Amino acid sequence: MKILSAPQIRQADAYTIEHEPIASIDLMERASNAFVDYFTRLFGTKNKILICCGTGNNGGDGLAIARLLSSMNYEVAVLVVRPNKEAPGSADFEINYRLLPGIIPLTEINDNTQVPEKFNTDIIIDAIFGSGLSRPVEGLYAFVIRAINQSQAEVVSVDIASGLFCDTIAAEGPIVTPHMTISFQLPKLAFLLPENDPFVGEWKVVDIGLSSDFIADQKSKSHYVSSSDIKKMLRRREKYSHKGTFGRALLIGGSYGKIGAIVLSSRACLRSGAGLLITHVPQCGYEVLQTAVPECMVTTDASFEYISELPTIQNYQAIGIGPGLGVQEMSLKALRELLKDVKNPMVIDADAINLIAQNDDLIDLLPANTILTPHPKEFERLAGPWENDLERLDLQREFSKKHEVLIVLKGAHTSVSTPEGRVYFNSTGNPGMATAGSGDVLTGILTGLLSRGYSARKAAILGVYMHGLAGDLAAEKLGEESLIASDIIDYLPHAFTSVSAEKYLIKKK
Ligand SMILES: NC(=O)C1=CN([C@@H]2O[C@H](COP(=O)(O)OP(=O)(O)OC[C@H]3O[C@@H](n4cnc5c(N)ncnc54)[C@H](O)[C@@H]3O)[C@@H](O)[C@H]2O)[C@@H](O)CC1
Ligand SMILES: [K+]
Repeated sequence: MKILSAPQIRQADAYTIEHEPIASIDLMERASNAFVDYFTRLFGTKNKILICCGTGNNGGDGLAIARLLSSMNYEVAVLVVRPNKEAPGSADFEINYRLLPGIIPLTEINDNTQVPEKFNTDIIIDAIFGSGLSRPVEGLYAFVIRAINQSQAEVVSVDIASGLFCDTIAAEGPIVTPHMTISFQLPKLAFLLPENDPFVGEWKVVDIGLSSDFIADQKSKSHYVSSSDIKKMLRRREKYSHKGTFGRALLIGGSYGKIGAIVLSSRACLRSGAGLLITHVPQCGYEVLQTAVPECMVTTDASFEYISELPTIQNYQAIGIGPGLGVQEMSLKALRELLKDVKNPMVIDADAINLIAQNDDLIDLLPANTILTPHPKEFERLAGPWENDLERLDLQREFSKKHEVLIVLKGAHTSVSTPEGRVYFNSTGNPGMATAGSGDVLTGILTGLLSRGYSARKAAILGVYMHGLAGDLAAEKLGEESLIASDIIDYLPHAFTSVSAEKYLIKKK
């Protein structure tokens, strides 16, 4: 799914109106119906609803939503915020204003003194500003937004919280802090920037039938990975294959007290389709690995406690290094040797990233299309500090372009940046996955997928998605609180089968 900018969204609206063709008032009705359809699945008719409307098209949606909900026996009241009494609203706002049934209580606010401290109702639908916001909110609008935020009601924003810009971090001035945003057609970049979280809440995108041809033609540097994208990517395991065809993977890592990390990576790698896995560990890890992961072969380092040398690296389709590695001088030496020699697709994680951050010469040794999987602190060590999430995103894009690598920046909506400067935001995962070892599991998955012959870009997007989906399936059964990294591995098979089952069902039709 592409993420379009506010001007592109406006153009998509206009293109759809002209080419479908559909009257703009009918498109507004379609959008409002899509909102109501989802809203009514969540909230019953017992709730008292206040719909706060501006006088643009977002407010027009609000009025249409009021009419639709009222016809379904919801108790709704409408509040129109109009600082200038004489100023007309947008054409479609005015049409919906005239269509508002008399039974719906309607209040118009023109002055700060008319704004209560807070609104007393069960639910507030926020339809003051949408994608047309062009400057930070002030004056009367600011008073109303404060009153919305003061209220005890559940707040649901139409399209985007009023006061929040679609394409950037939160501006100065008050912004609605909704529990939920029901947004039209495509996710907005603002939803994916962690510091905007209070101004987004849970969010859901509903289809309003904007032109798919127009959207397909738009250039966008940011994408949101949906399950249908993943279905297209996932490959069937060929019938005439043996463990050699599926790729040989090599994992390097572990140190005294951190062998668990490489155990987790190894198990996840095998669960992600690698045909053959060799894991190279310091001697202290030998028995642990052989016992915990009987399916993998183990080679041991000359050192008992740390990785100090390279195993043979030829004949592997993928190499993953880093989990549990430590930052010893001897491990640095082994990493440098690896980077000098390596021709294979690679995943670099954890302490291997820290070593690269501490030793500038290593960055230039990274082969093109290497996947690095930092969490934000590791990325900061690698690329330097940032002021806000938007700057961080630019930094990530630039780093990928400059060094021709993929950065998998871990967090809610993990973002994958590519050497072309594109960013793919993940749509799976939950807070329960913020737990020790979760990253080691991801490294194993990515290495496994690379060894299966997926390109670095596909492996990164698919691997991050599957990791999150396995975590979601695990959390469904076990809850987020108790989730541990091993659970993610245990649910990986369910994640793969759930996607491929749907995929092949579709193919059969
Ligand atoms: N036909 C269409 O174009 C469709 C539009 N839709 C709705 O329309 C919304 C966009 O509507 P609009 O473009 O009319 O814009 P908004 O309704 O978001 O804002 C209305 C107007 O307020 C003014 N404004 C911006 N920032 C302000 C500020 N800080 N203080 C005071 N005034 C400010 C601008 O002139 C803006 O056009 C979408 O978010 C969506 O809800 C949907 O109905 C789908 C179809
Ligand atoms: K809104």
